[in-house]
Amino acid sequence: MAQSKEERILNFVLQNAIKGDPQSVVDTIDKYCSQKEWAMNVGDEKGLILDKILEETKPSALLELGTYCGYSAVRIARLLKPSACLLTIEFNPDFAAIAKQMIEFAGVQDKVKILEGPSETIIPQLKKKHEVDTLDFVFLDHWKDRYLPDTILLLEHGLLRKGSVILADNVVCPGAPDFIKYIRNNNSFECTNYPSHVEYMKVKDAMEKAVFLG
Ligand SMILES: O=c1[nH]cnc2c(O)c(F)c(-c3ccc(F)cc3)cc12
Ligand SMILES: [Mg+2]
Repeated sequence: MAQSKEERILNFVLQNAIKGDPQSVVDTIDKYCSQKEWAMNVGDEKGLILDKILEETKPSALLELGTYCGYSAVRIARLLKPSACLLTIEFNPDFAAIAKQMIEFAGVQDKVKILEGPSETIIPQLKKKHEVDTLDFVFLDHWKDRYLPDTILLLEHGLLRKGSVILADNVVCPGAPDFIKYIRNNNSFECTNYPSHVEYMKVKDAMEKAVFLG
């Protein structure tokens, strides 16, 4: 069977990164995806914005929507305090399998739990099945037409508290116009836009931070 792009990315990491060193895994994926094959990792430029917001927020309970190969899960986990936990939801089983190996190679498996399936099914299960109280930080990086419905699900299931931070990737390209319209017009959220570029490209993109005010 021909190898998938995601398998090629994983193998490049297994052969070129340092086992147990999350920074080297992040750098190696960025090297491969900027020089050999583009892939939809948040990347190094937007990754630095993510890092800064994480360092300001210091979250303990985190949720990521859209694991893909595990780049942002490793990038996020490398900055978390020992007791913190990142739940990451991935719909595609092939991607989830790649991400599991990526996360284990990076040595951050104790801080990351991959939940395989549709976000609309898993979000309502977070409190009872996955022992979540409320989320300190949510990273939206999955299908753009799920950003708004999943944000509403998080609210409906009492998963956000005063000060919870939602950070959304790709609000310019590919774009999430319904999410942006909703969140910027909702007085319960304080929004900030972070202009950037599509990973590994010169195309304009941005991230949006929305702090829930309770
Ligand atoms: O589907 C996506 N899920 C998550 N993140 C993405 C991303 O960061 C992208 F740049 C893009 C993207 C794809 C093709 C383009 F031409 C531009 C951006 C897509 C996704
Ligand atoms: Mg993205």
